[in-house]
Amino acid sequence: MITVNKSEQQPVFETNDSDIVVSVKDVSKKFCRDLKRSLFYGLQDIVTEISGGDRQSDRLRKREFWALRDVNFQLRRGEALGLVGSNGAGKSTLLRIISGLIHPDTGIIQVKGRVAPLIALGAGFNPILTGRENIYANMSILGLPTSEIKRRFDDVVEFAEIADALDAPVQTYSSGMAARLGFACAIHIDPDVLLIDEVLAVGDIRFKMKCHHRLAKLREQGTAFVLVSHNPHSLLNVCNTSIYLKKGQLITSGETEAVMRQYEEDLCMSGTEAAIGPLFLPEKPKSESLGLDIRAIYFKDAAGNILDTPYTGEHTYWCVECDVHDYIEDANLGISATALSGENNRVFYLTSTSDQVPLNLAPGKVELQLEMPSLGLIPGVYTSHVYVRSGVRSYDIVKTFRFTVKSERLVSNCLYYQARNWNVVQKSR
Ligand SMILES: Nc1ncnc2c1ncn2[C@@H]1O[C@H](COP(=O)(O)OP(=O)(O)OP(=O)(O)O)[C@@H](O)[C@H]1O
Repeated sequence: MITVNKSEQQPVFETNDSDIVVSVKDVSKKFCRDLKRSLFYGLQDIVTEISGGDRQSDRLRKREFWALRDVNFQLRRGEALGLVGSNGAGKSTLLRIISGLIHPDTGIIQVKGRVAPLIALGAGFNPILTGRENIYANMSILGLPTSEIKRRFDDVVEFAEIADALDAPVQTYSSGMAARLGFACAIHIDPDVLLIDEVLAVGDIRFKMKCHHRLAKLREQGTAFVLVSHNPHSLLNVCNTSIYLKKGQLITSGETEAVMRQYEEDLCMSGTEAAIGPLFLPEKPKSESLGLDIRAIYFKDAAGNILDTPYTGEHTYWCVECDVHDYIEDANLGISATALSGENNRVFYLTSTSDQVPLNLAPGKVELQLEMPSLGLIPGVYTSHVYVRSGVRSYDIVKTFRFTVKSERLVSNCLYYQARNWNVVQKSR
C-alpha cells in the first residue's frame, strides 16, 4: 500500500521494507520544447559533467519546463498501481524513467528485479525483423538468456496467437497483433515489475480478458504493476491504489476509487471556475416589482440544511425563495441547467406546469422547491435559468445562477447519474 502524508498529499517513505520493488523519491524531469535548444542543452550538460562542473539540474533554463516535479511513491511486490492524469500530465515520462529509458534530472529511482515495459505499441520491436526474430531480440533485451527464450518460445507464440504470421516482418502486423506479441513477450519473462501504458486498450475483448486473467495470475505470483489508463474501470478492476498526476505534479495518491473521483471531478471542472454557495438578490423597489420577486436560489439537503454545493445522487431540494406581493394562481416555476464544462449542453429543462403541478401562492415570503429524490447531475459547473410565470405573464427571472455539483460516488463514463439498486430475484430452484 502507498502510505500518504495527508498534509502534503505525498507518500511517506517506509525504508527497510524488503517487499519494495520500485522506489521513486523526489523525482523530477525537465524537457525543452525547442529542439535546437534542447540539443544545445544536451551538449552543455555533457561538457559540464565531463569537466566536473555542477549541472544545476534543479533549475529551468529558457524554454524548459517540468514534465515531472518531485514525485514520490513506492510499489511493493504483488501491488498494482494505477496512474491517471490528463494528456501531458507526465505519465509516460514516469514509466520511461522507471524502465530506465530516460534518466531523471533530480531524485532517485530504485528498481529491484526485472522490469518489463509495455509502454508504446510495438515498442522494442524492429519492424523489418520477423515476429520470430523479434521475440528473441525483445526478450533478450528484457533480460532473458537465449536458452530460456527457446524454452518459452512456443508459449509466447501461442499466447500472442500469431503462429500464422510468425515469419512475416512485424511491420506487416496489425496494431492488435503487435500489441498481443508485446504483451506475450513481457509476461513470459516473469517480470518483477510490469509497466503497462494503455496497451490493454488495443485488441479484441476476448484477448483483453485473457490479458486480465494472466495479469491476475502474475500478481498472485508477486509481480507488481504500474498501469496507465484513461479508462477508470480497467483501473478499478486491477489496481487497489493509484496516483493522480497533473502537469507533472503528484496531486493525490491512495485508494483507486478516491483518486479517480478527484481526477474526474477535476476533469469535469476544467476550464470553468467553480461557483459555490447560494445566490441572494437585493430587495426590489416596488416600482420595479411585477408582483413576485426572486430573492434567493440555493440547494438544501433532505434535512433542510442549505448546501454550498449539491452532491450527485443525493436527495436534494432546489429552492427558489420569493417575496410574493399578490395572490398568484397556477404559478409556473421553470428551471433549466446547462453544463459549463464540456460542450455547454443543456442538461435539463423542467417546469411545474409541464408536470401539471399548479403552484398557488399567497402574499409573503415563499420558498418554491423542486424536489429531486436523487440528484442526477454529474460533478461539474452549471449555469441555470430560473423563472416564475403564470400563463403568459412573467413575474421574475434569474438568467445565470451558477452552481457546482460534487460527488462522493464514481460516475465515470456517465452523462448523468442513474439512481439504482441491484437485485437478485430467485425465480426457481
Ligand atoms: N522528449 C521530449 N521532449 C520534449 N517534451 C517532451 C518529451 N517527452 C514528453 N514531453 C512533454 O512532457 C509532457 C509530459 O508528457 P507525457 O508523454 O509524459 O504525458 P502523458 O501523461 O503520458 O500524456 P498522454 O496521456 O497524452 O500520453 C508533455 O508536455 C510532453 O509534450
